[in-house]
Amino acid sequence: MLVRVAAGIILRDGAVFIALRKSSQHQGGLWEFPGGKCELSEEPEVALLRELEEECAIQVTENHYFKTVSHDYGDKVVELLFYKVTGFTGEPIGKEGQEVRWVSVVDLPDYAFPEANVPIVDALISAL
Ligand SMILES: Nc1nc2c([nH]c(=O)n2[C@H]2C[C@H](O)[C@@H](COP(=O)(O)OP(=O)(O)OP(=O)(O)O)O2)c(=O)[nH]1
Ligand SMILES: [Mg+2]
Repeated sequence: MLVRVAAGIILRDGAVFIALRKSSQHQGGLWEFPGGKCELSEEPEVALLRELEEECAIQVTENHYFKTVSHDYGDKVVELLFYKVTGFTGEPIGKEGQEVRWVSVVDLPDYAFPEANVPIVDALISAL
């Protein structure tokens, strides 16, 4: 099962907005960059905008494609397309009741992310 996912690295003033995946979800209990699965024949960028509205209540006005990571979790293979979100309206919240936090990019290593996120966190830190 290959799942295509769009995720947003929501940035503001050197901080990034992260969310805690619920324990009932795949990779639950780990922090994530908000996002979700692309629907059938849905462009990833369209999925990104839809998911960030659904999960965080923001309207993305500026985003830049960052990197793609493919990862096999054993039970599931994901292709994650990460976008930097540098402009949005509204104030991000955990619209689905998920715990959320603004963290400095430099502090990202203090948070446990799914394995697929490791190269992304590394790249964000290296760019500081
Ligand atoms: N959103 C997101 N998903 C990630 C990240 N890293 C990572 O391995 N994943 C995996 C976990 C899931 O298998 C998949 C994303 O699925 P999801 O649960 O967010 O999908 P969704 O929002 O459409 O949720 P649902 O409708 O299935 O509940 O990608 C990440 O940083 N953000
Ligand atoms: Mg999601």
